[in-house]
Parts: sequence; structure tokens; C-alpha cells
Amino acid sequence: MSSQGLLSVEKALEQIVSCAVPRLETCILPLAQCLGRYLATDLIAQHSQPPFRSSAMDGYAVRSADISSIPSQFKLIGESAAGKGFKGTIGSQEAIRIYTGAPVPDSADMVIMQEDTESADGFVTILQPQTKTNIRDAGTDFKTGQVLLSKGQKLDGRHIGLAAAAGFFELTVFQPLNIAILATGDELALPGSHRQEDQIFSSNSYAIKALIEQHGGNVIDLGIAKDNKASLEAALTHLKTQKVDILITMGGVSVGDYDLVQPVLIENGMSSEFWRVAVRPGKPLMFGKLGDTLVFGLPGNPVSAYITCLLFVVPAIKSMNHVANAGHIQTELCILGADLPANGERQDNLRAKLSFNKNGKLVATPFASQDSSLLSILSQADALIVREPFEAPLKAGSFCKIIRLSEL
Ligand SMILES: Nc1nc2c(c(=O)[nH]1)N[C@H]1C(S)=C(S)[C@@H](COP(=O)(O)OP(=O)(O)OC[C@H]3O[C@@H](n4cnc5c(N)ncnc54)[C@H](O)[C@@H]3O)O[C@H]1N2
Ligand code: MOO
Repeated sequence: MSSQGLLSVEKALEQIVSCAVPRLETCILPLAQCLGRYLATDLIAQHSQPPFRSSAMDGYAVRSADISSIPSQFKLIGESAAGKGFKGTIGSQEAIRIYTGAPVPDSADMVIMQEDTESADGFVTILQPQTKTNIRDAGTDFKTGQVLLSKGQKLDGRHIGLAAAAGFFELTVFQPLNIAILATGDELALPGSHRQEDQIFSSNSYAIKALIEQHGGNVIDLGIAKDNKASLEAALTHLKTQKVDILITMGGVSVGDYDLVQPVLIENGMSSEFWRVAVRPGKPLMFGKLGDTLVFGLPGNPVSAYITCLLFVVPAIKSMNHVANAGHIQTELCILGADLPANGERQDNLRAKLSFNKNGKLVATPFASQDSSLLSILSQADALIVREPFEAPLKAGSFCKIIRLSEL
């Protein structure tokens, strides 16, 4: 705990991950619907890839021992095309025409790129000395029995392509988590509705929905609750009628007279795990449990809501989907692009632009304004510069730690 009673980021993450118990419900989905889902079993190759020795080039397959000198002439006796291999045997000073991906007969041990040859009248002449076989052995990519993907893998195009190469047409994935989101505040209007003079549009409703969907969650949008007990309680009734794994509220968790989210939730049975974390932005973050539902009270400022969702809610989603080291957030070192003063008691996450200096090294330059209301800056940022509590001043040119926003 810090002097203000703020929980450290590490302790907060530890507590979140220990509460975010891995879920057991799975479903089988067609491969084409698996994007963004989390694999529920290890995926084991049932065959080798390629399944046969295959050519890496368009050219001619020969026995390499027959290339005694350059140029060297071979008689063409057939063809092996992708999908239709050559069934005969290649003998002394014989060759077959072969194409990329086509099976290489056992009798050949080398494919000559066609650019290194000349062919005419049923003969091919090798014009250049050869150093490579240009043959891919069966199982070069993967072998029968190999673990292709591990349980908990979040599936993107690469993983789906790998599963398809191995012949899988459906995968067992974890049932998507039901994640309810609730914006709170009398000042909020939904884009497309009439905005009264003192109102603003609820950007969090959209930003957080998108972020959750990006992480494979099934979003239940509870809309906007007003800053009063009755309206908040009305929104919570939805939790009684459907299974919600995570409830995310946005706004109303600070210390103002209208910040009622935490007391209303507690009155309705939530046990509060923690409130207020040593992080900037996002200090008023709240975390609790309402029955089996994890509850995150994100601060209302749009940048605070987005960053706390990335840093704290996404690890919970990962943990519930069996991702190993779910609480670990990937950081890297790069060069700082501007002087920074000493940091205060909160871990700071400065919005920054990435570029390369004249030596080709990665540089992170913080934006001059770091106010937590500035979505325009957040949307231009490539990374967060992470500064530990009480870190000493840092000079431009020294190393700093970053989290790439695209990695989260
Ligand atoms: N006296 C103190 N005041 C504040 C403190 C503090 O420690 N002492 N903390 C500040 C910090 S840090 C933050 S962050 C905010 C968070 O406050 P709340 O979570 O209670 O959020 P609200 O007051 O409801 O809203 C803050 C801000 O964000 C706008 N907002 C809210 N919801 C949305 C939405 N869905 N879409 C777009 N914008 C939204 C809201 O209009 C306010 O401008 O508290 C500080 N105050
Ligand atoms: O933490 Mo607040 O999110 O600094 O604006």
C-alpha cells in the first residue's frame, strides 16, 4: 500500500488473476468461426506436413551423383506436378520436369531450379554447379504427434492457417465469456441520440465494447445508468436473468457525491476486493466479486477506462481462458525521446509515439499532454512508457520501458 492507501499494480494484478479462475465450459466451432477464440485443448498434428518429400522450386528432379561435370545433360522421362506426382523411377542421366510443391520421387535427391538449366528436344542441360537440394522432407513444417498449438492459445489468422494445414475443420475452444458493460453518468448520451446542452457522448460504451470483443468476449451492453441508486440497481437486475462472467462499470467510482457505483454494488451483495490502485491513469479502479461475477469499476475518464481495461480486465479474461502467465504484461526497452521528471507514487503509463532514430533504434516520445480525457492523443499513441513509482528523472536518450498498444 502507498501513503494514500493505493494498492500496487503488481498486487492488484495478482489479486485479479487469483480471482479469475479458469473456466471449463467449451464448445466446438467451425474453423472459420475461431478467430479471437481461445483453444481449449492442445492441438496435436494427425499427419506430417508436408505429407511427402516435395519440391521447393520449379525445375528438374535428378540424381545428384549424375552431375559429374558442368554442363551436364539429362534425358527427360516424365513430370511431377503439384497434386499429381511421377510414379516411375529416375535412372542414370535421367530427369523429370517438376513444379513447386510436387512430390519428389524417392529415386531423386535434387531439384535443379529451371533458371540454372536449358531444355530442348526432350533433354535438359544443367548449366550451373549446384549446392542446394531444393527438397523439403516430409514433416519439415510439422510431424505427426507434434503439439501444434497449446491450450489457451488465442487464435489469430496464423493459428487458424496452421490448424487448416493440419486438416482440422473445427476446434474445441473455450465458451466465450459473457461480459456486461455499464456506462454510468447523467452527462452521457449515446451517439445517435439527442445530446442535451450539458451532455457528452458515451465513448467508453464503444471503446470498451470493442476492446472486449478484440479479446474474444461476448459483450452484453447494459447501456447507460443515471447517477442514482434506482437507475444503477435497475441495470443490475440484468445480472439476475443471465450468466455474466464479468461486469464492467465505467465512471462513478471516484470520491464525488455522485460516485455511487461502489456503494450500490456493495449494498447489492458485492464483496470489494480492492479500490484505488497506484496507477496513472486509473487511480480509482475498483475490483470486486458479486457471486461468481467479477466486477471491475473502471474510472470514467476515457483514457483511464481504456488503459485500466487493457492492464487489468484483459489479464482477467486471459486467465479465465487458461492463458499461461495471464497477469504478465509484455514490456520492452527502447530509447526515450524527451526528458521526463521524477515520477510520483503511482506507476505512470505515458502515451507515446514510436519512431526510429538515425541509427535505426526504436525511440518512444511521450505526448506533451497526458490528460486522461484525451482520446485524440490515445488514438495516435503507439505505446505506453511505463514509469515505476518514485522513478528518478530520466534524460532523453536513456532507456525506458514500453508496452506496445498493439500487443495488448
Ligand atoms: N477529489 C478527487 N477527484 C477526483 C479524483 C480524486 O482522487 N479525488 N480522481 C480523479 C481521477 S484520477 C479520475 S480517473 C476520475 C474518475 O472518476 P469517476 O470514475 O468517478 O468518473 P466520473 O466522475 O463519472 O467521470 C470522469 C470523467 O469521465 C467522463 N466520462 C464518464 N463516463 C464516460 C463515458 N462513458 N464516455 C465518455 N466519458 C465519460 C465524465 O464525463 C467525466 O468527465 O475522477 C477524478 N476526480
Ligand atoms: O487516474 Mo485518473 O485516471 O488520473 O484521470
